[in-house]
Amino acid sequence: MRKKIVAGNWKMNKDFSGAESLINEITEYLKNKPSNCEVYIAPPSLFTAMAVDLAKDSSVKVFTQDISAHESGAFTGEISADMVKSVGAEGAIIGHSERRQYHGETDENCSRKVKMALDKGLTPIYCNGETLEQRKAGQHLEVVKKQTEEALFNLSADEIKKVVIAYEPVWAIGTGETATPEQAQEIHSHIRNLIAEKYGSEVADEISILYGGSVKPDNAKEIFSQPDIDGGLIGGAALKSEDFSKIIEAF
Ligand SMILES: O=C[C@H](O)COP(=O)(O)O
Repeated sequence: MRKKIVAGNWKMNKDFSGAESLINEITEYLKNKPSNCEVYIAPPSLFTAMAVDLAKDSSVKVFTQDISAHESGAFTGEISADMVKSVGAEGAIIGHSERRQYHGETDENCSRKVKMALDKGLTPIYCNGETLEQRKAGQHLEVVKKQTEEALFNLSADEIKKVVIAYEPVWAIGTGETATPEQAQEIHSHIRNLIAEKYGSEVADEISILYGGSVKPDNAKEIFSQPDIDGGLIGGAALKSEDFSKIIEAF
């Protein structure tokens, strides 16, 4: 049975005390109202250790927003999978479209990062999704196929089962424009079919595929009710505990 997940990607938001307050609010909420899904948060990496510490008595799992493809060494500004693991975090988001757009992340690089995460015992949340131009040109299925195959299909069946995939159409991120539940479901089922063709349906059925792109308290339930949508990767609405908790309650 695959996991239901609500994950918050804080992106480059919050200072130390803002991060502290938000984590405390989320853990307090979950103490009073246990969730029907897994709850992950990905604060800026500077706050990872603090987040792990504050969340230690709760069900919240802490992720980073990226890791290096390299093990260690002269890579200024990077954080390694070992570092992430050593502070007690659960995993890392990999290949978010903002990292593809602004930091030159490629499928090939993502593939190395996903493998690195798995080798170090971290859970990768691998993001894919098409741009508006690609959707308008009818290329969305092909784009997501390539992103999925190139970053993940070098993995063994046992490895890919440990990956969480997040489909995030770039045109829906932070724009207030959400993919319709049907549009999202089409891609989620496409991704699951691709995995089933390569690894078999038993493996494909075990992989959680999240939707990301303007998920809000008022649309989460409908999106999450689609058969191949196993939760959400939430940006803006993860920055307010009231909104984030309402999204958690959508399960
Ligand atoms: O990682 C999260 C996604 O980029 C979605 O962001 P958003 O909920 O602000 O649209």
